[in-house]
Amino acid sequence: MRMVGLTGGIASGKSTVSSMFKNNNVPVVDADVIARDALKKGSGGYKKVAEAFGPDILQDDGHVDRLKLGRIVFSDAAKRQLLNRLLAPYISSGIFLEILKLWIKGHKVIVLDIPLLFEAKLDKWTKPIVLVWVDPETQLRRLMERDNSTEEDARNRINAQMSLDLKKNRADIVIDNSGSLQDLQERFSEVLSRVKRPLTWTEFWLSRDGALSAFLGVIIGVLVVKKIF
Ligand SMILES: CC(C)(COP(=O)(O)OP(=O)(O)OC[C@H]1O[C@@H](n2cnc3c(N)ncnc32)[C@H](O)[C@@H]1O)[C@@H](O)C(=O)NCCC(=O)NCCS
Ligand SMILES: Nc1ncnc2c1ncn2[C@@H]1O[C@H](COP(=O)(O)OP(=O)(O)OP(=O)(O)O)[C@@H](O)[C@H]1O
Repeated sequence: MRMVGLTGGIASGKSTVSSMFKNNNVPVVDADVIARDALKKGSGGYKKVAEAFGPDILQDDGHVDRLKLGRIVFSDAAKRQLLNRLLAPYISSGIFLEILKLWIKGHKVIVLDIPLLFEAKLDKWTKPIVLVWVDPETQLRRLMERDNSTEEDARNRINAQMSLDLKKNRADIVIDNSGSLQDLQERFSEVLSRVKRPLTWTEFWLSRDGALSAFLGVIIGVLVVKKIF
């Protein structure tokens, strides 16, 4: 199985690109969705976070006030690291479970949409790594427009992540999303054909069909050897 890493910065366009993959029948594991589940009221992650950050980050109905928690962690590196540490086991096991489900279904190529792919050192599990890059001014403008946020909040969120230029040096494929949606669609078509290239032998053996072939091969081999000797 080929596990394509999809990453970028906040509001660089990962979700837009991930929708394009889904529209082309390539399944996507979305780490943001898994992280949201990990903070749902009553979950293991919720209990840990509520205990560590106190009742101030909860709404009256007991759910986490994501805006409030966001303001705290995106302006304080130590608190952000604490939140990351508390949620990391739930996020990684959630990602692993989603990969397993897709493996069982026999998918050959899947995309892992993980904003913090490099920061969380998950890049070693994905190849190729696709980075959605955008110029800093466009990133800030799109983030403020999408989230209706102040410049200060938006800058805090951007600065909480590794810079997009550093990530660029570590990616295999860079999509420059500073232009129009039409430009993005055109660049995406090239990337899709690259991502859908035939599997390498290693990727094949890691797929469900490859593993089954290897297993059957061993059984047949043992039977043949038994018959000969
Ligand atoms: C702080 C929280 C509650 C804010 O929630 P909010 O709904 O405002 O934002 P949302 O979850 O949609 O995230 C938006 C984007 O913020 C960025 N982001 C999220 N968490 C982090 C983080 N810990 N460090 C840096 N950037 C982050 C990502 O680019 C993400 O796509 C939430 O982001 C969270 O629980 N973060 C910790 C979990 C995590 O690491 N998520 C990223 C998955 S790899
Ligand atoms: N090429 C583009 N032209 C204009 N707007 C765009 C383009 N690409 C993305 N956008 C818009 O920019 C915003 C951010 O894009 P998107 O939500 O895909 O980013 P993201 O990287 O998934 O963000 P996050 O890290 O917060 O999950 C959205 O409002 C989206 O509609």
